[in-house]
Amino acid sequence: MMPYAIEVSHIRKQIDDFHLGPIDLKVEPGTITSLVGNNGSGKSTLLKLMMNLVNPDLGYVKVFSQSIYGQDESWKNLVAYQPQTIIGWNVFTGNALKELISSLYVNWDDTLFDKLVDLFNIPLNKKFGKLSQGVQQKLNLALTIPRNAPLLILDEPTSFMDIPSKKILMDVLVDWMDQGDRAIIIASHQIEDIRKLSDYLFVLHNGEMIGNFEKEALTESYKRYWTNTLLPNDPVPGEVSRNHQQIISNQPEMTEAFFQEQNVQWTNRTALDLEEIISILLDKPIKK
Ligand SMILES: Nc1ncnc2c1ncn2[C@@H]1O[C@H](COP(=O)(O)OP(=O)(O)OP(=O)(O)O)[C@@H](O)[C@H]1O
Repeated sequence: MMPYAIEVSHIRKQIDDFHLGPIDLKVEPGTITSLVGNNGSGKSTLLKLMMNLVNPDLGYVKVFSQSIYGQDESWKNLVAYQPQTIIGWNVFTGNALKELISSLYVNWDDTLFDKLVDLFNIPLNKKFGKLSQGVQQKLNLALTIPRNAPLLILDEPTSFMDIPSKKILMDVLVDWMDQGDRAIIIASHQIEDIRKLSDYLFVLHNGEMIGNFEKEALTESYKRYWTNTLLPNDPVPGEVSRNHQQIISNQPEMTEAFFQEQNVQWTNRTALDLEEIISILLDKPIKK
């Protein structure tokens, strides 16, 4: 069996009054996982724990089966991590940053770097600190993706980027995935990124792991029903929420069996949009 790209096991971390975990996550090569959660839910902290930039109180992380805490730091060649903010780059031009970073990574792909600079139209002669936030993100991506590590970890990479650039990045990432047994973990609030890219949604709510959901299965499991019979007062099996004669269920088979048994007539059944499902998960966390 191929090793997991990353394995997060029983990780816990307390930072002041914020508690993260326990977190368990296994990411297989060939998959894209979106890290989704409310503001302050611990996404960035979890990514830093994955990069050994924050020490866990409990639990461990392995990258391609290798512990990230030992003397041997060769796992660092297997991960390309893009933090949300970078300190210390402002005074350097894109050209200088490229010289610096490309020399640090054995698998650096110059052709891919040039392609990204071209696609995103990045001026390399300006100082990083003088670039707009969106262009900073583009340069940051151009300095991260060409490291060609089999695990790519991106912390909100597109929050300031314009719509066409986000689309370009999606194509670039899909292309990049096709070139080997690679995995991506991407923290994002961008519903389009999440919808189009992810195979899995890892959902965090206030430091608590809600679950790691397969996107297709998650989308299929939520249904909204319109009934023309009054609903019983007690919760219906699978019920997530209700509003007059409308009910949302995350176990449609159970709900429909119950409706049949109780002679509740439903007139319409629709799927929920992923955005709506995420809102439900983050509004009323249900333990899986
Ligand atoms: N270095 C730190 N010192 C103190 N508190 C911290 C530190 N790093 C993170 N926290 C706290 O940990 C919690 C989680 O923050 P984190 O940045 O991981 O959340 P997030 O899910 O990435 O949020 P957002 O969606 O807003 O980017 C917050 O309550 C934050 O205040």
